[in-house]
Amino acid sequence: MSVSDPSAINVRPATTHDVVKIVNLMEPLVARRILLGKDLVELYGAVPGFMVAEDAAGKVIGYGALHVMWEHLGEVRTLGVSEEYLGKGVGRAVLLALEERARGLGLQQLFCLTFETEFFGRNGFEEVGENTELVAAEVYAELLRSHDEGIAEFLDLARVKPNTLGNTRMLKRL
Ligand SMILES: CC(=O)SCCNC(=O)CCNC(=O)[C@H](O)C(C)(C)COP(=O)(O)OP(=O)(O)OC[C@H]1O[C@@H](n2cnc3c(N)ncnc32)[C@H](O)[C@@H]1OP(=O)(O)O
Repeated sequence: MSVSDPSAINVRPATTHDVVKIVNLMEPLVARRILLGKDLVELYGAVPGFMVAEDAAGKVIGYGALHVMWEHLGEVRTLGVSEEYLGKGVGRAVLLALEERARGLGLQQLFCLTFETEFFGRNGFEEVGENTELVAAEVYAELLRSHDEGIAEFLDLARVKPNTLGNTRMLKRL
């Protein structure tokens, strides 16, 4: 299918009923360690930040989540597209929807940690170097208090290094 006709796909906020569909789509990517596996309880908790793309028949074919980290800072997490729809603009459509939501929430910067540097690069994200200070020292100290694995990855803490090996840290100014 081509989505050169944008009306063919619909991007909408996720509901709890999408979680199992998202898990099924994530499964092969988690097995290949492209996406980080998440417990169901974590995914249900993240539903308010998830957007999904569905095809003309209402089948979920793409998904992605926004996580707010600080006043102006958020992260794109768990972005994926069903294999048969890759390269048809679905990922970009979900990302644009997440960015719109991020702006609406007052965010000015979006972080992501990814192997897909070309995709994110084409969508305005820039690589950030290993030792780049992404937040002020006092914000860093507050973020350190979080139990969230994604925040630990953002802070590049040693305990999560095995999860993030080979991934690139990227940032977009909204
Ligand atoms: C922060 C994180 O979540 S990191 C994890 C990222 N996810 C993964 O690594 C999981 C595996 N990868 C994927 O699921 C996908 O490859 C994604 C999510 C990265 C990208 O999704 P896709 O739907 O394939 O991307 P999308 O089609 O929007 O863009 C790729 C290219 O498709 C092409 N394309 C083809 N048809 C179209 C169309 N009709 N409209 C727009 N682009 C199109 C474009 O050339 C586009 O390249 P461009 O940006 O130079 O224009």
